[in-house]
Amino acid sequence: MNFRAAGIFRATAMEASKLVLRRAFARSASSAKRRVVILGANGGIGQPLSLLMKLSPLVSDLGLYDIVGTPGVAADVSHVNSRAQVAGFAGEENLGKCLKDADLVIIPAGVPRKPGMDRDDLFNVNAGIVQTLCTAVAKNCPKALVNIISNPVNSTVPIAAEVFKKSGTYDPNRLFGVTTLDVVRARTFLASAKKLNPSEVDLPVIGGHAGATILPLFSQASPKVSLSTKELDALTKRTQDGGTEVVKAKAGKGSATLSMAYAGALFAEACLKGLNGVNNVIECTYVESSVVPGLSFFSSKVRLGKEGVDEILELGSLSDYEQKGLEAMKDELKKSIEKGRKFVQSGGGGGGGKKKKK
Ligand SMILES: NC(=O)c1ccc[n+]([C@@H]2O[C@H](COP(=O)([O-])OP(=O)(O)OC[C@H]3O[C@@H](n4cnc5c(N)ncnc54)[C@H](O)[C@@H]3O)[C@@H](O)[C@H]2O)c1
Ligand SMILES: O=C(O)C[C@H](O)C(=O)O
Repeated sequence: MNFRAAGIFRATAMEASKLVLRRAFARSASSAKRRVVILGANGGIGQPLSLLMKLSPLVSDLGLYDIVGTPGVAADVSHVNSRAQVAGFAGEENLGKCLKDADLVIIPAGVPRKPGMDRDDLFNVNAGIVQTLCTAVAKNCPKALVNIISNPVNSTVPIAAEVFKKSGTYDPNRLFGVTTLDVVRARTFLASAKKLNPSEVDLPVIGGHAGATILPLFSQASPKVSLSTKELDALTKRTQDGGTEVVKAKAGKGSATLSMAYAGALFAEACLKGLNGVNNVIECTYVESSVVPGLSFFSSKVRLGKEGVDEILELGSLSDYEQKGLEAMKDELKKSIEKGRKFVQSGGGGGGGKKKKK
């Protein structure tokens, strides 16, 4: 073998061994034992989300809880021939059992909007539900990562934080508001406007998860796009009103469930990859944050790791349009955070939610 051939052989052997190592790591990361629990598993989001988590190779145990109907959902989903073992738990007396040993708890429990309502109109019912469920999380699986889907997310995440503080278990790195649907929508709408492949488009969406607090950063989109002010305005508004678009189309039968289950599964898998030690897992999510002074919770790009939040990334440069959007959301977001905090600090509601017949 001449020197050149020997060099190529060495380089090829090194690449091959790196590939073997990467594959072995990916195998061990996906074969790690991970228990995922869904609270509200019988709902419009809960059912398809249960199916998607059952299909995930990252999940070894799936616990499904709701106040009613979960044995049926669990029996149904359990017949899918994938790795996760499924068990259903119904009724408050079984909540603790369901949560035991959870690595990740996903909470889509609570009432959805009807046409004409804001997300904040759900506060009175959902605040108590989230408080009750997080109290049980603190007691039964205080180290689990918690993904909050229940609206109004801008307030329910601060509610969860206060509940965990009260019980002495709060770790800001383990609590997340799920804002992935805003990112999913912004990608889809931009791809459709610019005739791009939706699965190849990415951009951050920052702020919170309600109206003007949802701020897509089209200036940071990949691939780079050039948008007229009219296009930018239309895309921003459509992303901010995406939830309302679905609520109107469903005409009284609830809000986004299927796209939300997809977005919830994407975010849950990102959390599991982080826990499993996969490098550079980055998602936008609403967490305790100091990236924007005065807003103690904020959604922006976060690197996920073995303990939850590994690093909250800088916002990067914003266009003048986006800077104005950021200023415009501040008052509303601040009030929603305070409302959530005060709910728990002043004694909360303690509501468990009404039983729903299915
Ligand atoms: N974060 C987001 O992007 C996003 C997107 C869509 C919907 N949502 C919110 O998700 C929530 C659920 O929406 P949905 O369409 O699935 O509603 P749904 O009414 O279809 O389902 C909610 C489920 O929660 C259950 N539930 C009520 N109280 C409970 C309790 N104490 N413990 C356990 N389960 C309980 C109900 O029995 C029901 O099965 C709503 O608040 C909605 O606004 C958030
Ligand atoms: O709009 C809603 O009420 C549900 C959810 O927050 C959404 O964005 O679809």
